[in-house]
Amino acid sequence: MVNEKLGQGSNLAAAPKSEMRSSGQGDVPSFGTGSSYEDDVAVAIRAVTLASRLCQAVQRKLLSKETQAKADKSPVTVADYGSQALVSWVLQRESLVDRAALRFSMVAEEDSEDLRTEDGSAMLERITQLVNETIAADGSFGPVTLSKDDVLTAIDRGSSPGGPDGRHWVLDPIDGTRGFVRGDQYAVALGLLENGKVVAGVLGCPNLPLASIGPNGAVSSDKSTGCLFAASKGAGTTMHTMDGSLTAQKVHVSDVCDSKWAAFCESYEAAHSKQDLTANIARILGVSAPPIRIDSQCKYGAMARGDAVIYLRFPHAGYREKIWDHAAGSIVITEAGGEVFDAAGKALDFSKGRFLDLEHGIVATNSHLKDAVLAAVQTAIKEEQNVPKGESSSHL
Ligand SMILES: Nc1ncnc2c1ncn2[C@@H]1O[C@H](COP(=O)(O)O)[C@@H](O)[C@H]1OP(=O)(O)O
Ligand SMILES: [Mg+2]
Ligand SMILES: [Mg+2]
Ligand SMILES: [Mg+2]
Repeated sequence: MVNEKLGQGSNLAAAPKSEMRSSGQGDVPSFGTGSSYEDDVAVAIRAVTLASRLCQAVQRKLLSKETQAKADKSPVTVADYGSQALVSWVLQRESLVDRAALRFSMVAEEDSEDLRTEDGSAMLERITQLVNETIAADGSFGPVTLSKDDVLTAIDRGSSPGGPDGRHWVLDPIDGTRGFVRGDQYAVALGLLENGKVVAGVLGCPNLPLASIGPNGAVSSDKSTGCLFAASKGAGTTMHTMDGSLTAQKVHVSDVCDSKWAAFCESYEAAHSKQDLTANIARILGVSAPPIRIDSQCKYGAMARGDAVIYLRFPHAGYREKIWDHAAGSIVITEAGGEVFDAAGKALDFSKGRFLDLEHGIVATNSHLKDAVLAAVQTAIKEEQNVPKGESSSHL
């Protein structure tokens, strides 16, 4: 029954029960994969689960005054800061490896600068209250109360520059802020880098349906939501229910070999990706299904269980990709048997600091389709470059 429910329309295979325990409220989750990152994944699941609960509480009663404009005009909510504070606090407290070596390092999206101003003080008050309410509701951390200073310090622990050496946690406290504000998909995305490579990742997707959202899953009557994906090097990718109610399952990317049957996914926000270009790539590949448009790294999670077969992300010129937007998602895909690469076919390089250094765009698919998708991407880019300014490449 349990497996039937989680498996509906998805590429899920039951993992041996002895290998996994779910992350129920108050539990210390055990991943039990035997991988060398087992403890890191367990701490990351604990941190992401707690932060996701805070986000869920805020999204339920999202008030317009809880949104403020940042310099880049993207909406930032108390949940972004609260989520970052909680993840940072849990990691710092529980990550015994980093604590023992006194080398805790985190590369995270937000910083506390705006909260330290007079205008930010009411928001800081609200964040501190939310953080403390979330810790208290969990019940497993004992009687702890964070001060406003503790919250600011926790947020600012994410200011590491990252780089090619050592261990760095990589956090997007809410990925897909626009989806979050709209009441749609968002993710709490936490990766772990070791010497420039992603070795573990956890994606909390509180609004993602447990049933497939792919073309074949759209008719599912199961409306339950809340998934958490966990992956670590050599140990595969697992999907858990956010509330820990069902046994976790191993997931695998789709094994579709013919691109004409391959559904693709892309950003919900048209401004985030060149949808003319992605439509042309799909046309070249003979894909007939309309794109699945969802916000955030939930796309990577959905793909890891086979909802979509190709992910195309081609931001407009001048946009620089950050490592926290792909670290957790990319290992969730690669450990599920997929591939993530840029328009030159190169694997993503997380060793260059806070930004990804890549050749125009990010693509994910299964290993059967990699060559065909890469060829289509390169053809579509060439066509785009030959289109006179002002005309759309999809008209070719
Ligand atoms: N102009 C932009 N182009 C591409 N991606 C963007 C842009 N602005 C923000 N993003 C980031 O892209 C991701 C959303 O991707 P998607 O469009 O696939 O949902 C988020 O990480 C979002 O940041 P944030 O974490 O602040 O939401
Ligand atoms: Mg942002
Ligand atoms: Mg993001
Ligand atoms: Mg974010």
